[in-house]
Formats: sequence, C-alpha cells, structure tokens
Amino acid sequence: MTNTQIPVVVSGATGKMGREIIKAIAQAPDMYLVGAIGRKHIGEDIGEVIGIGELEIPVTDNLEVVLAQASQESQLPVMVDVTHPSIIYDNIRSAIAYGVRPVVGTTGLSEQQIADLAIFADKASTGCIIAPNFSVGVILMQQAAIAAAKYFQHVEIIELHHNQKADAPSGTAIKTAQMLSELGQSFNPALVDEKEHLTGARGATYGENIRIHSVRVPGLVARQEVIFGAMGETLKIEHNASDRTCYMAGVLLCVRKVLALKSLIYGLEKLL
Ligand SMILES: NC(=O)C1=CN([C@@H]2O[C@H](COP(=O)(O)OP(=O)(O)OC[C@H]3O[C@@H](n4cnc5c(N)ncnc54)[C@H](OP(=O)(O)O)[C@@H]3O)[C@@H](O)[C@H]2O)C=CC1
Ligand SMILES: O=C(O)C1=N[C@H](C(=O)O)C[C@H](O)C1
Repeated sequence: MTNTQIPVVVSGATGKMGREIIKAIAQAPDMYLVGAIGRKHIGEDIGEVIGIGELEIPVTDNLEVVLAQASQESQLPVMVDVTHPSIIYDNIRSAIAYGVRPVVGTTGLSEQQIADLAIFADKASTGCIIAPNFSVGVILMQQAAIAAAKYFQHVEIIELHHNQKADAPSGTAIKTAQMLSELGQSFNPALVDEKEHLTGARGATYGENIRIHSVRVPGLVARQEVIFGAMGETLKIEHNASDRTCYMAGVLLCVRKVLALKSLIYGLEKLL
C-alpha cells in the first residue's frame, strides 16, 4: 500500500463478480483491497477463498464496520458493490454516509431509488457511479442501437442470462430501453389488434411500447440482442459476454473516475 493507491472495499466479494473484481484489484498497481464483504467464508482470507493466495483481508458480513475503517484509513475510499437488488439501496446509502464512494454494478434498483440516491449523493457532495453494465462492448451496442433507431420504428430487446440471475429484465436491457425512449420517438405502432393467449408472450413493455424479453438458462454469462425491423429487412445488434473478465476494465475505470465526482452518475457511457 502507498499513499497514492485507492483503498477499495468489495461488497459481494465471494460472488461470481466479486471474485473477478478482487483479482482485478490485486493486479491494479494504483489500488488495494481494504475490505471483503460476504455471507460465506466469514473470517477466512479472501485471497485464499478465491485461489490467488493470501491478501490479509478476512471476509466479514459487517459492512458498516468495514466502511467506518475504510473512511478512517483514507480520504478517498471506494466501495464496489456486486450483491443483490434487495440490499443495494441500503448499501449505497451506508457507503455515502461514511464518505465511501460507491461504484455499483448491482442491478435491480428502480428509477425512483436511483433518483433518491442522486439527491443523497448530491447533498453529501460524494461521487457515486451506478453502471448496469461495465463492458465497453455493451456501451457500443447501445450507441449503435441509438444510431439505428433514427431509421427504424420497430424495435424489441431480448436479453439472455444464466439462470442464477435474481432480477428481470436485466439492468442493461432497462438502460437500453431507457436510452431509446429518451430519443423521444414512438416505437412499435400497433398494426393489428393483438391478443396474448399466454400472459407475457409479448414480453414486458418499457415506456412508449419498447418490448423486453428475458431468457434464463444455464451455460450463459450474458447476451443482449436489439432487433430492429422495417419493410423487408431486420437489423440485429448483439453483444455477447462469454466471460466476466469483460467487465473488469470498466470496473477499474469507475474506481478511478468516482474519486473526482461530487454527484451520482448512472451509466458507464457518461465516463467514456
Ligand atoms: N454491472 C455489470 O457489468 C454487472 C452486474 N452484475 C450484477 O451484479 C450483481 C451480482 O452478480 P453475481 O456476482 O453474478 O451474483 P452472485 O450471486 O454470484 O453474487 C452475489 C453476492 O452478493 C451476496 N448477497 C446476495 N444476497 C445478499 C444479501 N441479501 N445479503 C448479503 N449479501 C448478499 C452473495 O452472497 P452469497 O454467496 O452468500 O449468496 C454473493 O456474495 C447482480 O445484481 C448482477 O446483475 C453482474 C455482472 C455484470
Ligand atoms: O446478472 C448478470 O450476470 C448480469 N447483470 C447485469 C444486468 O442485469 O444487466 C449485467 C450483465 O448483463 C450481467
């Protein structure tokens, strides 16, 4: 540890994303791990748990104690959270209250919760990044979809994930639909009087009629397809995450960028 390194707490340390993030932090010369929050392997060294050798950081389930220690240790601590929709709102509030800057990968926050957290971060003048997707490839997919939307009136989103995912639709699909919605154009005009014979067959609807379909099967990490249609043609823009290492460059970028922020940012695209 040196004075210029960023101290990072990882919440959800023993989960699929948390493990990758700890490996990435251990290899980043400008950051070091100060806390590992999890529910399993309590008291065990997180480095040993994830198979990279001792890091001298025991897993604990007490987020508040770790946040307090991190804020005493340095003026610029960061918390990376990859946990669960049921606890993420409170985790972010706790981090900000302790002056620890949250970098949030956890999905499932409502638009209202994000708006409330933005006010909270503003009042505390504390940076916070909520990134439903840390992959640069996903941001490029979203930007390509925005470009295509200018020429297509019909669009549907299909997101496919592993079947251990807690939330549906994915945070990425919601963000993509939101970006398309913000263009102010209306999509998918009804051409027939449609009837769903099985509820949900036509997916969920976001904003002005943007459809989102969620698929959950083992064997997948994450995939999203944005399908546009017009007379006589379709255009499919697809991103495929085959390994969670694809998120790590984005995570490290957010850890570095959050230090200079004084408010909440929603979406990695705002930092690229
Ligand atoms: N922004 C992005 O680019 C990405 C975001 N994600 C998001 O990150 C989050 C985590 O994903 P993933 O790593 O796959 O999930 P995992 O289930 O593998 O890991 C979640 C971690 O959070 C812990 N946890 C879950 N529920 C609770 C709870 N109620 N209280 C305390 N701890 C809890 C788990 O503990 P335990 O092991 O004991 O259950 C585990 O350590 C999800 O919201 C997912 O959508 C995922 C990939 C990329
Ligand atoms: O749970 C996951 O795995 C993922 N969650 C994020 C989401 O909900 O968009 C990001 C990525 O799709 C992987």
